[in-house]
Amino acid sequence: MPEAYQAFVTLATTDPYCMGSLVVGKCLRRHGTTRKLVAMVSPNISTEARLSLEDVFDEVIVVDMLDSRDRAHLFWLGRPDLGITFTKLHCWTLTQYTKCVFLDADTLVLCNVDELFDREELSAAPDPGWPDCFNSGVFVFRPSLETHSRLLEHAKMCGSFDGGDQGLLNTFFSDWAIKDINKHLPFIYNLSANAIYTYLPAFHKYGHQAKIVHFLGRYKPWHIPNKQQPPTDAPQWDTNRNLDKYVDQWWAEYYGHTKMHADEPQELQDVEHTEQLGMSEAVPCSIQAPTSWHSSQPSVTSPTTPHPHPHSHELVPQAEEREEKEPSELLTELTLNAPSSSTCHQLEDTCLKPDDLSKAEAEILEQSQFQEPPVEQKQEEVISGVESVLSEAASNTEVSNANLEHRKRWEEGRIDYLGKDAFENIRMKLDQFLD
Ligand SMILES: O=c1ccn([C@@H]2O[C@H](COP(=O)(O)OP(=O)(O)O[C@H]3O[C@H](CO)[C@@H](O)[C@H](O)[C@H]3O)[C@@H](O)[C@H]2O)c(=O)[nH]1
Ligand SMILES: [Mn+2]
Repeated sequence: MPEAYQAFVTLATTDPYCMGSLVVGKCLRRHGTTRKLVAMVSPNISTEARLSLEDVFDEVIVVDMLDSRDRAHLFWLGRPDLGITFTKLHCWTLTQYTKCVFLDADTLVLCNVDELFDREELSAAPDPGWPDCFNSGVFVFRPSLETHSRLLEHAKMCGSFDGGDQGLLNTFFSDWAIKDINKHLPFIYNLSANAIYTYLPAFHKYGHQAKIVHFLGRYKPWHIPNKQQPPTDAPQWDTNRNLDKYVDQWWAEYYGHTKMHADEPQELQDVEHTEQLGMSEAVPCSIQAPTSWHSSQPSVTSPTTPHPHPHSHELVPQAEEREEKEPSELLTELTLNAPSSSTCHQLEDTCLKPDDLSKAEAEILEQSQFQEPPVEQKQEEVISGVESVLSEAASNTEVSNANLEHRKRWEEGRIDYLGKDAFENIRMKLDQFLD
């Protein structure tokens, strides 16, 4: 099938996510993809954001926003914001292409990954949290209006077990886990950043083969404008040298200037990019595996809202004080060392409404708005959420201020591992509950 009919596709419904999409496009171009690049955007993104994407992508397509509004399931996921990811389903309408690879806006492509087009629908990598499910941050699919309608119908009838597209897609392509191993993409095509925490030895062994890194979770690279002097009142970013390398590379890509369109001869693009990056050779494919694990003190950062750069279409984070490092410096360092309307459709017929949430759940949701705990903390948070909800049901009283304060501290990462939050105490509470 001619390559002209194949495309990489990404999605952004907000300006910050546009920053991510921009990086996805820039990386793909820099690594010399021969496929088209498509960015799906919602009507609300700023003109500057759209223009910056148009510099890089072959097509910037405005799509309707689709929101599951399934707050109950999203609560369990710990990400009340992700109902909007149903918008992703519109990628099946891109029937001008015969085969596509979808990439979340929070992915970083480390080398040419055009070989993904050898795979069939629906190919994806395992989700690190539940490997019998695929992660929907990177997947191969075939656009089809019929599949699109069936997906929407499925969403309406069955909803999504996580409130986002991933739960929905996993129940739709339900034989993924067992039917065809060729549809299992190797994990290196969707290396979730949190896997660095959960299975570090494997990261040491195989991390250097990574082809696509996925910043899964609430904190994205664009939330980390200045790791060196983070504001003290912001949520925690658990620094990890391994992860930091990818974040630095993300910023280097973001600020890096790339010859944007594929119709230019490839050699020209390589030369220009190499010159701009101040490198004498093309950038190698992968980052070397880090040689040491370093568990550093957590630092704090604040999420930022981008605003347009006065002289270009590039979006620049609000905190201009981000450590100024030349893109060339960063990339060299890293590679050497390592159809539209503004309507928001809601598929709420079959979904739980906000009213279905108990007051305690609603409070927890409220408090967790901009806080992404580490994975293991998230699990405990869910347990604690259950605990709060159950205790409310039992006593029919308000969650106490002390509990709220405790929860707040927990969500901010100020966990009293040696005291109230010691594993023994959590186990005791669970035992009490289960008795
Ligand atoms: O406000 C938003 C939120 C998401 N997105 C897009 O949707 C993608 C998924 O959201 P993301 O924040 O990246 O989710 P993850 O942290 O990666 O969480 C997981 O869960 C999501 C919901 O099921 C899936 O979409 C993801 O692929 C899966 O990795 C993003 O990359 C964007 O492309 C937006 O455009 N605007
Ligand atoms: Mn993602």
